[in-house]
Amino acid sequence: MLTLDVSDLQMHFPGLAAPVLAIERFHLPAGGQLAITGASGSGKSTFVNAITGLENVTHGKVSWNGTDITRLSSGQRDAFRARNIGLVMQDFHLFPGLSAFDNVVLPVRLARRLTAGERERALTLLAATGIDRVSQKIETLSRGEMQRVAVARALLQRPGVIVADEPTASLDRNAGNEVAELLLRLSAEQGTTLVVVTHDAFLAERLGRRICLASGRVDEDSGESAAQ
Ligand SMILES: Nc1ncnc2c1ncn2[C@@H]1O[C@H](COP(=O)(O)OP(=O)(O)OP(=O)(O)O)[C@@H](O)[C@H]1O
Repeated sequence: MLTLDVSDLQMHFPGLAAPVLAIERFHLPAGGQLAITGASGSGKSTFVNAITGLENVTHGKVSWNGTDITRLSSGQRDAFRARNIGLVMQDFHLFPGLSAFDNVVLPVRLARRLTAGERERALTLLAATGIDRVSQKIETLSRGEMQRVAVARALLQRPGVIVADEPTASLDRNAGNEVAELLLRLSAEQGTTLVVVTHDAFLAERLGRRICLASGRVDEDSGESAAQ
């Protein structure tokens, strides 16, 4: 599990006078569960892209367990993310033509040979997410099942943090609730820090702490966290 420390973070984009994100100080303890809410355009995705290193940070520090990822080269940042951060995105980012199982293990297989332990863990995670037909082609699964496969994939390498950007937004209420439950249960079981951008009140209320962004600033912070 990883601790997040952000200080003096600013994100500027060309052509915009004001920073899209300006966060002076933010701390999330290891194992904390955070919901990020806020109106459209308030900076939620920009915040997620900054803390995962998907976007280059123009100013300030983003540290995970003391490693300031803004000081890493883009290759080092990609390696850090692959090792430590499990990502779950709104539109799944799964590969058609591959089975559910092959999608879960793909990130490992792209880097090296899959170990027997990882094969076993992939099957265990798919079972935990309720996917029985692991050889079924991903495009023939329901949307809820696809997102559950994405959750299994995010957890395969025991990341210290899971970052999910609107993981339930493109699902109907039942499928969304199942994915929300799964993210909460599996990250709690494994002590994984969890950061979720969501408009889904059901999901936000279940997380230990909620922040609301407005114009790139933390406007409200419930300040509570299960791990604090
Ligand atoms: N690459 C970019 N270049 C210029 N402006 C950008 C860029 N990326 C984001 N922005 C601007 O930054 C602001 C915050 O965008 P962001 O996507 O973080 O908002 P959000 O809260 O995630 O919105 P939504 O809920 O609609 O997804 C918006 O005004 C957006 O237009």
